[in-house]
Amino acid sequence: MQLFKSLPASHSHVGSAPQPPVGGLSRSAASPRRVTRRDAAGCATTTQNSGPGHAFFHAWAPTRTQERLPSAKAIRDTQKASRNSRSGPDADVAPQKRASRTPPRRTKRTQQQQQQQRTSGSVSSLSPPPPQDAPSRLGAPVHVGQELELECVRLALEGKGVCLLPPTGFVVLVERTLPGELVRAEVVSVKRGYAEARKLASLSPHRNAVPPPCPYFGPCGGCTLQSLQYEAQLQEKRNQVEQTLRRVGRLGPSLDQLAADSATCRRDHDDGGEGGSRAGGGVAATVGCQEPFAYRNKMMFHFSTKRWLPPDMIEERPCLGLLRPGTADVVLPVVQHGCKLQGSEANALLARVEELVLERGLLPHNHPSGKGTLKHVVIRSGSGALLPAGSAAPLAAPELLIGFGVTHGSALKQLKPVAEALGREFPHLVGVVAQAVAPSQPFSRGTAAVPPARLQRGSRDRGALQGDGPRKAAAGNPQPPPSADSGDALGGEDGDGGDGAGAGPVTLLYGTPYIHDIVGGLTFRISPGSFFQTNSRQAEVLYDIVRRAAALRPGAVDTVLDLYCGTGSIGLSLAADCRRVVGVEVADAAVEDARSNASLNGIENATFVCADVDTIQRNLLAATLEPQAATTENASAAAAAAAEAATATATLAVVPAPDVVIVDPARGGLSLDAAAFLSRSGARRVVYVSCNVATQARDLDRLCNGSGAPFRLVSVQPVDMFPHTDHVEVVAVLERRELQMTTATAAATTTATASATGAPAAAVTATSGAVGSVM
Ligand SMILES: C[S@@+](CC[C@H](N)C(=O)[O-])C[C@H]1O[C@@H](n2cnc3c(N)ncnc32)[C@H](O)[C@@H]1O
Repeated sequence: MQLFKSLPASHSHVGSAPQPPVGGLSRSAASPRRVTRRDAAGCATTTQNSGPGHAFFHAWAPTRTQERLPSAKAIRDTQKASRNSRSGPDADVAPQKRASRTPPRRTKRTQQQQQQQRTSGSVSSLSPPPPQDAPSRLGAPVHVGQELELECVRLALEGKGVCLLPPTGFVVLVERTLPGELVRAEVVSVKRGYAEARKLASLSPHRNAVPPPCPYFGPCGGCTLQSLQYEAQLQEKRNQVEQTLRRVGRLGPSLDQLAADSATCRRDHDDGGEGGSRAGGGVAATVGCQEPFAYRNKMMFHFSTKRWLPPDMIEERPCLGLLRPGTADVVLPVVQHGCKLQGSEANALLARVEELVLERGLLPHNHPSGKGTLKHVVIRSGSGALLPAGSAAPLAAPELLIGFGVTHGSALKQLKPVAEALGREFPHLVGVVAQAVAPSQPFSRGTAAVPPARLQRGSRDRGALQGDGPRKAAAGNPQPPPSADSGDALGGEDGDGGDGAGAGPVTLLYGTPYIHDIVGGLTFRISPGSFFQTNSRQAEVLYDIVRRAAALRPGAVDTVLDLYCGTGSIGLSLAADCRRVVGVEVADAAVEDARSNASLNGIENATFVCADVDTIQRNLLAATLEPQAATTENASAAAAAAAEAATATATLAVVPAPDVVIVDPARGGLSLDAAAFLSRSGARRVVYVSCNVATQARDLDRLCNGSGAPFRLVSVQPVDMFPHTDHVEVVAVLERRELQMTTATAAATTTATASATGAPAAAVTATSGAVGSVM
């Protein structure tokens, strides 16, 4: 392996940031044992650490003289914030006006801090106010570089701590800060209504703080909550969900009603039957994982020639690891200790992949030189297929699948012997595939040909090999490119379909191009291009909650629509309890898997349709309208549109009028069209599963609030699918307000009309509009 000269950050692209003072010896207040000496170039040279784990990485503790690299993640978060001006950097970040209404909590202070306060004359500003001539950006009460002493009052989505600056309650977001923690922080950016700061020291840690077991905690943006005791993580996630639904979804009155109902129910029964105990505010307590480590069945790692040695050194050396938060091509090498979120065999495989590819002279793709072909590798694992009783090997055996992303087809020939060698060494490795991806995609930000409207919906690309595979062209490319923080580096939990933009076909290098996993006693085949819940054990818990939430009528009489169905896992797990399941999914590979999964499990009442749910209402509606071409000025465009609508309509012809709809969209949530479909579908119940409570809150606001709103909120159940990260899954249940208009009357009328006109039943429901649309 070729070793290149280590360069200080100032010699790398990242090093364009302000450089730290020379020769600093700094002691982290967050962890007094962690000491880093710095040489004249600002590089970390020696490190001492008596704590567990890798000494170098534990040296990563922000100090005044360290961490001068720009927080690109902060910049990205801020960009996100400006895309969603309603909700700030995430839905939970209130603008100053709103925050100032919340009185800051009083903080216990040490004598020293009180002395500091008396001498500085300010409660929370440790550095002097900006000079008279400094531009006061956006009228904010803070300026970049200012040091503040702050108390975190809650977590924002994406895991940053929300601190309210006295006396106005101006919002300052501080990364890696937990509620109740008192920190010293330096302002790194000032935006309209809030600022972002980086933590310099923890003055009084969270009372439930625990030593993070992972040596990469901190630099790796993946497990922002790992330093918080697990039970406290669950509590924080519940609080986040509640706050977001109240602030963004304007669902305070509904949640208050749920809390009151729940209190009444608790007096009579245990739980009320609508999803777990409520922790006082209408949102149920988060359902946690039994095993909060080694739970991921899929992770993406990136190849790069820029190896990041935190805090601020970049080494020019090929390696495999997790993208540095906020960057597109700087990698944190994690091969040595592996990732605690995936299993030990997957970690061993990861290490061997790095060794083998580099031994054989395959190099990471380098942008912009264009040299090298390796972009990323995705490791998927599953528990195997349940074989029929009586077969030679009735027990399922674990399965592993590797997917390489390469920038040039020439790499495939070189990867084949690597794949075969891996197959020989790892008996559970069932397949190795590769796919050509465009050099600038999906890693470089903002380069994808993405329609702006779709970008604003907030979904994120994961790339086909990450399991969010090729989509129908009609769906467009809905994702901005990824980042390296939490979900991005870990990949796929957001459930975006991905589009494989710029991606070629999947090439099989070894074995079979899919794996099997078992959830709830059903076997699922999963192709590289298909989404599958990344925590299989907890998926079983999630699907059980969905089953109870669907409240299907006894006798298997209901028709269930499973929108955004992926490999059909939710619909198939409900199939035994209903008359019919129809799943709709945009990724071809996932639809093929879903059909195969139905037959693998002997399920005959499930159908799967490859279609774009985001335009479902429009296309169903088109089924009942006269062709518009003759009356339209641009006849050819109209004809093309009519042809497209006809195709979509034909595809959707099997979509029935549902009794219950399950929606499990990607992070962007529901399109207006999909929400309109729900409103008009006649379904008596909607179970909305979401991995992004901010967009879910927006959609629930549309569906439940206002005079014509068709649904009322029945329950909200957070489920922790991603322990230690700031992600949370939420199952919200909606019930149609005018229940008398559902199955008994509306569906009967719809079916009768449909059979009379020959139109799809749902289209008739759509046009008959049993309940007025709120759009
Ligand atoms: C969060 S996953 C849910 C998958 C499935 N319900 C499960 O539990 O495994 C979201 C799914 O929606 C699909 N998807 C994304 N956009 C879509 C669209 N516009 N129309 C239909 N499906 C879409 C993705 O391909 C992905 O399979």
